[in-house]
Formats: sequence, C-alpha cells, structure tokens
Amino acid sequence: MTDAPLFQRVTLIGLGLIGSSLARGIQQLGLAGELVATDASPEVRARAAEIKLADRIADDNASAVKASDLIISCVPVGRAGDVAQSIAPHLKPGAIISDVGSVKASVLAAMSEHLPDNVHFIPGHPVAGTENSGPDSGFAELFMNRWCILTPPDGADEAAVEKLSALWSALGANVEIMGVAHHDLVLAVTSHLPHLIAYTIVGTADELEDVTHSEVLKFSAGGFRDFTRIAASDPTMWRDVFLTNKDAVLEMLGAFQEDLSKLTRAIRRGDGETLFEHFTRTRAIRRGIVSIGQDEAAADFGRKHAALKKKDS
Ligand SMILES: NC(=O)C1=CN([C@@H]2O[C@H](COP(=O)(O)OP(=O)(O)OC[C@H]3O[C@@H](n4cnc5c(N)ncnc54)[C@H](O)[C@@H]3O)[C@@H](O)[C@H]2O)C=CC1
Ligand SMILES: O=C(O)C(=O)Cc1ccc(O)cc1
Repeated sequence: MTDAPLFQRVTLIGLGLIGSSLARGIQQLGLAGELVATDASPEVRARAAEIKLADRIADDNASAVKASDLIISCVPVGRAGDVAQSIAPHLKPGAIISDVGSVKASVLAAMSEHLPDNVHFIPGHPVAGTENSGPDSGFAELFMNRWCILTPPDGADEAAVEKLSALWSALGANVEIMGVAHHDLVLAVTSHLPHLIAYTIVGTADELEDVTHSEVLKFSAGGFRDFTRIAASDPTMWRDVFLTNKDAVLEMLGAFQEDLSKLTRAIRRGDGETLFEHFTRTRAIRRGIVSIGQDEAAADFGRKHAALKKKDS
C-alpha cells in the first residue's frame, strides 16, 4: 500500500529553476495528489506542458490556485506582491501559502498586504540553486542535503509550519526556522555579497580586456572561472535581491570594504605577517565548513538517496 500524499492539491507559480525543481521532486516522490502549475510567460507554460512538469498547467495564477491546499510562489522577489494580489481572492480557506525567495522581509511585507486572514502564510527559502534559470534547468535532487529556511510570522499556525517542513524534508532538505531580519542579514553575507563580488570582478576583468588582450579569459584558472559561473546568474532575480535587501547588503558591504582596506594596506606596506595570518584564519574556516558538510552528508545521504531511487524505480 502506498502512503497518502502529503497534500491533496499543490500549486506552483513560476516554473524556472526552483519551481521546476520542486515540480520534478514533488512528482517523483508522489507528495501531491494533484500538481498544478503556472507561469506568467506563455513560452514557459508551453514548455512546462511539453515536458509534463505538472498534472495540469493553468493559464493564469488565479485559476491555478483554486481548491489548492499548498501554493508555493517561485518568482523573482520583486514580483512577490503581484503574485499575492493575483491569487488572494481565489484561495481556499486554510490553504498554506509559501515562497522560495532569496530575501524574506520584503516578501513577507509585500505578500501579507494582499493575503486574507483565513490562510496560513509561511515564507521559505531553499538555500540551494545554480546559475541557470528556466523550466529545463531544474532537477529533483537540487534540495538534497541543503538547508531550507522557513520564516513563519509571529503566531503562525504550528501544524501548517510542520506540514510545510515535512514537504521540504521529503525533498531531502534540512529545515531551519528563523526570523526574516536575521535571515536577510545572514544571507547578505553568505550569498548576496559573494554574488555582488562575482558580478564586480567579472565586469572589471572585461573592462581590462584592452590592456590584457583577451588573456584574462584565456588564462583564467580556478578562482576566476568560479566567479564567472556565479556572475552568469539570472539578472532579473539578482537585481531584485539587491533592491529588496538593500539595508542588510549595505551593512555587510561596509564591513567588507573595511576588511578589504586592511588587506590593501598590508599589501602596500609589504606586511606579510598580516596577510599570512588572515589567509591562515580563512583556510581554517573553509576546512571547518567542509568537515561539517561531510558529516551531515554522510549521515543523511543514504536515507534520502534511497527514497528518491525507490520512487524512480
Ligand atoms: N536561482 C537560484 O539559484 C535560487 C533562486 N531562489 C529564488 O527563487 C525564486 C525563483 O528563482 P528562479 O527559479 O531561479 O527564477 P527563474 O528566472 O528561473 O524563474 C522565475 C519564473 O517566474 C516567472 N514569473 C515572473 N513573474 C511572475 C508572475 N507574476 N506570475 C507568475 N510567474 C511569474 C517567470 O516567467 C519565470 O519563468 C526567486 O525569488 C529567487 O530569489 C532561491 C534559491 C536559489
Ligand atoms: O549557484 C550558486 O552558487 C548559488 O549560490 C545558488 C543560490 C542562489 C540564490 C540563493 O538564494 C540560494 C542559492
């Protein structure tokens, strides 16, 4: 006998990297009795139908959410308010509404403004992705052994939080609960600033092409190549991240610029001790992250991989 699906009807709005990864995972693991999906782009809807990303592809957000028990908005954070406005009058009372946006305070404010009181709004953020976008770029295993942060507002229904956590856990993610302001500060330094640095350095190298005669790209080894991958990330998504997490990013950018000035001064003065000490500290940080990651992965990998394989066969 197969287990009952976690949710009777699930709706995904936005079928890019994250929406299509969710669609594939939910279908492969049988987490929804019926999966409905939609996207603002007719081309994306047509492609989603062609590759069967859901049981039904709806023409618009309003019809997609009818009678749905869980709705996850997977659109750029600047569009979160539009999505909430378009679905608000059509929601089933008691439905859970969530999202996957990389910024949380602005999404909470923009969506809460429109959503009725008789639904459970629990914003979320899977800390997992790639530089690719669109319906063909997703894959069911994207969330395996990655964090998914949920940011329920004060007084959120505990059973609804549990149910949403169960979905992310089934997809292989480790769920963590935190407040929106804390989320935005932590992600500003761990994700948003690194992307800004990558966008900057690749642009700088490109502007130097006249001086370097295309050799920047020709001889780019590890470090620069890694930056070019990150700098290939979606321009709409990242424009929205920096516009909506402005304060936290500016705070972290201030701290970063101070540290960069210290290292600049050390180089100018030939202060090898400062450079060596700094690089030794950062090497230890990386080794700590990698060993924590390996312990967690070793503990979880077998169970989660077996679950997906079972569904595949
Ligand atoms: N790309 C990544 O690595 C990660 C992205 N996120 C977050 O996930 C969200 C989606 O990102 P991706 O899947 O990468 O984007 P994407 O660009 O691949 O897909 C976004 C989709 O949303 C659709 N869309 C835009 N406005 C809409 C609206 N009003 N109604 C319906 N559909 C609409 C677009 O047509 C597009 O197909 C963003 O908020 C992003 O911050 C979270 C974790 C990782
Ligand atoms: O591709 C990468 O290295 C990423 O960092 C992906 C990513 C992008 C945005 C997020 O909010 C979470 C993960």
